[in-house]
Formats: sequence, structure tokens, C-alpha cells
Amino acid sequence: MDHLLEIRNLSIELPQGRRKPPVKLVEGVDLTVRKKQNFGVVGESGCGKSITCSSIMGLLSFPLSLGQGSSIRFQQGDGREVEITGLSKAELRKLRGRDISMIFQEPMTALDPMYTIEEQICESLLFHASLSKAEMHDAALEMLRKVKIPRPEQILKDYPHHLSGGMLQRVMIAIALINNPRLLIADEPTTALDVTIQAQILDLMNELRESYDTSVIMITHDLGVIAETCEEVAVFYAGQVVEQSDVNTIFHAPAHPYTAGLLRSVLSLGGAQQELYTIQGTVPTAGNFSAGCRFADRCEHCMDICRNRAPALSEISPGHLCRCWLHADTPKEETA
Ligand SMILES: Nc1ncnc2c1ncn2[C@@H]1O[C@H](COP(=O)(O)OP(=O)(O)OP(=O)(O)O)[C@@H](O)[C@H]1O
Repeated sequence: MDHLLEIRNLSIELPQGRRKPPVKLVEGVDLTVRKKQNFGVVGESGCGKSITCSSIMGLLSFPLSLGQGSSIRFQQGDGREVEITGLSKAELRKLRGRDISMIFQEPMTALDPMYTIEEQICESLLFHASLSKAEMHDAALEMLRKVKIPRPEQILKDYPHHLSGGMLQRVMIAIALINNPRLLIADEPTTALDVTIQAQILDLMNELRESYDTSVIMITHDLGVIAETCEEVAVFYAGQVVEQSDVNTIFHAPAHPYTAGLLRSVLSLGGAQQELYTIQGTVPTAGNFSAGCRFADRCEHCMDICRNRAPALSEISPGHLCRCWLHADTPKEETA
């Protein structure tokens, strides 16, 4: 089977006390990540990208929980498929680091200021492999070389505060890849870095992907990062996937007005004479979604039906999914 990860009907709920039903922060998300695929998850702040990916790691923060019927199936290194939502805490710990790793926006907060870089790399090795101290040292050194850290012997002895943001992110990538995971989740890995360092980190991730058999889920609000690194992309809006397709289609023939708006705002940044384009309005907060399309209030193509009935995510051409009445078999003359 070509599939590494299959998410079906994922919902993530925020409880509202005993009297009210929980608010669904994420609803009805289906995603499939293939082996060795670079999969992008893009959308504005607060649309549910990070909590969706945290749920893959079994790391939803209190008081969030998975809704009934949510399924996350993952194929382990031994070929066995596991249902992540049914794993115990101990089984999840085993899966993390060995099969699934994550890198975050702020490497400084993910690393412990009290321990050297060598101690922190070796800690993740300790947990997953039975190596001697000398073998662990060699493995850590080799990994720092792979992520192109200069003077790796010295860096192993350093503490996190001795390193720049770009170097720390390289260390995080080394830690994430040292056990050769099948899936790497990268949550805005370059957002906190300046532009030239961003490009270097993205290049490094692309290079490493060639030499590891790892699939990557790249979470970002930046379509430029998606263009640089991904083959397939899911566009999130207000807790749902609104469009999904290969990257080429998303960039050249976006179907959902939200995706088209995101692209226009990126393109207008590049044009010297053009006025900066922004999508009017803001993302509705969870619990305040309308009965119809969640993007209706901001949409330039809004029709009557969009305000009253929620569109389903449907396949508008092979491999291209879109959640929009403009592309559904419904009368289009119902313009508001
Ligand atoms: N522990 C929590 N308790 C309550 N609400 C939460 C919690 N964690 C996340 N949320 C809410 O869930 C929604 C989705 O959050 P999430 O962090 O996944 O968004 P995002 O798309 O990753 O945004 P960003 O790019 O800003 O990280 C937001 O409305 C957020 O406020």
C-alpha cells in the first residue's frame, strides 16, 4: 500500500461545560499522505492546522479531544497499520520519535537550555536505540554533518543559547531525523528565521528528503514555502479542508475563492506597482460558523445558497477536491 497516513472524519472538540455541546474546532477532515510525499497544509492563523497535526502525534493539548468517529491510521516501519486514536500513552510515546517526529517554529523552546546539544541528540537516541556512549557520540556527530552544521565537534559541546536561530533549527532537524522516522511534521519551521536562513533550511529539508524515505507534512501560512517544498497541498479554512490538489493545480487553477484570494495576496506582494491585495474580513471563530459556507461572508462570489447550505468537499476533477457551491451541481443563478 502506498498510503502512510490516512485521516478520516477527524474532528477536534473544545468542551463548553456540561450544559452546552462542545465546539468543533476542526470538523470532517480527511487527508491521505503517501509514502515519501511532501504534503503541505496551508491556511490563515487559527484555522486548525496545528491541532490537526498535533492529533497525529497524539499530543492534543488539554482540554481538546477528538470527536467521535475520528480515525487516524498510520503504517508503521514493520508494515503494520495502527489506529493512532486507539493507542495508549506508552504506545504513542514509542511511535513518536521512532516513526513520527515533529519540528516546531521556535527551536529554542523545544530544546532544554540546561543540556548540551550532544546530550539532547543522544537523549532521543537513548530512547530508541541501544548504542554505547561512543557510538551515540559518533551518530550525533554524523547527524550534525548531515544537517550541514559547521564545526560539529564544538557544537555538540555547546548549549542552545550559544547557537543562532538557523543553527538551532538545524539541530532540531537532526534530532527529528536521527531515528529515520517515516513521517516528519514540520510546523512553520522557518517562520521565526530571517529570509536567507529560511531558504537555506528549506533547501536542507528538500535535500534530506532525497536521502531519507521520510514523508513530510509541512504546516505553513506561506504559499511560497508550499511552492518550494510540497507536491500535494490541503488548504484549511475555519477548521475544514476547503481545497486539496497537487501543487501545480493549486497555483495555476485554484478552484476555491479562498485559495484564489490567498494566491492573489501573495502575488500582489511581488508586484511593485500593484496595490496590496488582502481578503476582506476575518476568519470566523469556532462556535460562530454559519449554517452555510464558512467563507461566505468574505467571498466575492457569494450566492444565496452559500449562506444557507454548507457545501461538501467534492472531487471536481481527478485528484482535485473543492468545497464550494460554484463547483457543485447546483443552480448558479442564486447570486445574493
Ligand atoms: N488548548 C486549546 N484550548 C482551546 N482552544 C484551542 C487550544 N489549542 C488551539 N485552540 C484553538 O483552536 C483553533 C485552531 O488552532 P491552531 O493552532 O490549530 O490554528 P493554526 O491554523 O495552526 O494557526 P497558527 O498558524 O496561528 O498556529 C484556534 O481557534 C485556537 O484558538
